[in-house]
Amino acid sequence: MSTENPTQKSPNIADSLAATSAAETFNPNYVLDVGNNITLTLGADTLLIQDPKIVKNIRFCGLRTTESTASQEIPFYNILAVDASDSTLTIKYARLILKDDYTPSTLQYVLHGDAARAEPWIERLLELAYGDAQRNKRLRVLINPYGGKGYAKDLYTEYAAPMFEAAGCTTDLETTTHTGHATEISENIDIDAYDAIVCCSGDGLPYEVLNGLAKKPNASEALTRIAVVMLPCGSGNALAWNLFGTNSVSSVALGIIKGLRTPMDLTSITQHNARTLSFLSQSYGIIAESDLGTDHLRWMGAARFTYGFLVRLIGQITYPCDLAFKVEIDQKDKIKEHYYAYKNKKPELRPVGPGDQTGKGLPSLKYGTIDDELPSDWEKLSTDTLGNFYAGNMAIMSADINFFPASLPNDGMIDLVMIDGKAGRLKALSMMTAVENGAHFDYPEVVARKVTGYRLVPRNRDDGYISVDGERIPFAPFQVEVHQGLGTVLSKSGHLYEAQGPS
Ligand SMILES: Nc1ncnc2c1ncn2[C@@H]1O[C@H](COP(=O)(O)OP(=O)(O)OP(=O)(O)O)[C@@H](O)[C@H]1O
Repeated sequence: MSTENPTQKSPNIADSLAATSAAETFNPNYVLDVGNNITLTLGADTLLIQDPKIVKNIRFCGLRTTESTASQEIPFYNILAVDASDSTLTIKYARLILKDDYTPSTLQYVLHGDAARAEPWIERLLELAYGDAQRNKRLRVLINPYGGKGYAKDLYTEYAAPMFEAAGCTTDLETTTHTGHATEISENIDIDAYDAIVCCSGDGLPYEVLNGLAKKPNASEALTRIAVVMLPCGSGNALAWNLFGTNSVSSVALGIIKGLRTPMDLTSITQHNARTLSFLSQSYGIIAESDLGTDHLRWMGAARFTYGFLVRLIGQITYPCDLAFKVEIDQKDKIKEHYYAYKNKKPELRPVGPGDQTGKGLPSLKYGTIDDELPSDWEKLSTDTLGNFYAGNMAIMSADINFFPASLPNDGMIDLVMIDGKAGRLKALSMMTAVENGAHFDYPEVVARKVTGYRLVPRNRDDGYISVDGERIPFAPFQVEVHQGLGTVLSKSGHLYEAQGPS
């Protein structure tokens, strides 16, 4: 008996059954007979429910009724929880309701006879559903009530909380009350008590959380043990786009439930006497100005960035500065080779626990700070015509902006892109449209490098904008150093960002 009336008859069910080998078809670990001619089979990638019961499907606004069997296929990725108690088998899964939106659903069957016979089948299904992902994650959920359009709490309650509950995740919820609150919470968090911190916000809260963990005396251990993730409730939501390839809250919630513990590079920024961690980007020039310098145009919505960009582009504004880099790769074909060699390697997931980081603080700075002498092997460059300096630790900067297609989560390098401010307006506009799929990378005007450290010293200006992870930092020289795999995130692939790689 099923308490639900599944209407999604899959046309591929026969194919999927055929993909299950004959040996498996008769193996009770693969096929569970739940009576009433209903069988549950573990297929190649899906749970196949064969149920001959006829159900009516109403389509086309109630104008047409069709009939089909209640058979359906559920991808293993969508299975949230399975258990048997009191002779009832319960399967909870994420049901696709729209293009990329899910809702938790439950199927129940009576187990006739010996219910214990279902146990190996259940364990096998859970193994297939979770693979290397940690089950029943313990989540510390932080909600920024002012993130994005201010609906973070509603988005969490409606689209994420029911999924976490269905998957048996525990949640400990807190709403941030002021700027810096997420830093305080993370600095004081008990790292044994949680597996991940979930920021219901834009990219501002993850930045605070990472910097809060970095303040702990055992910062490296904390950043290794606790994964930092986001439920997309802001406007850019780069962390969600890169790790799960979507901006849908329920889809990201499913991604977190099934997320693989992935080591991710973080960078230290030193400026004056301060050291902070950055996970996303640093920018100077047109991108920083178009974002941070257009705050007074917030009424325009997303168009303010484009407007700010065009105004500066037409003015051909340039940003003089002195730069120095610890270059690792500076040719585009070599960068692509590096990307594909990494892509083809076996993913190295981060195990649960502290690994060899027990008690360790932040790594020391091997290149020193902005106040130290430049290391002698750094490449130096002084420019009066820079238009855009952009450093990316992740590929996607916001929806449809795959700015760093060759960025990799754990290669110990940050991707730099520089574009001359005199490259020409038409060229710059055409690059802007190519950025969606990362095709701008191949423009000769785009200078790309992978580096492990760099220094930027603005010149000939008293004030301006420097952006770190979308937040403004003082207009002053700064130095950046990459720490390979210092942070931990949950990701869909466990290996790559969800972006199209370089062509
Ligand atoms: N209760 C609060 N009151 C005021 N500011 C807050 C509060 N809670 C968090 N903040 C601050 O809000 C800032 C922005 O947060 P967040 O990134 O979540 O939203 P956003 O700016 O709307 O998103 P996006 O960066 O995508 O535009 C963070 O720097 C954080 O310090």
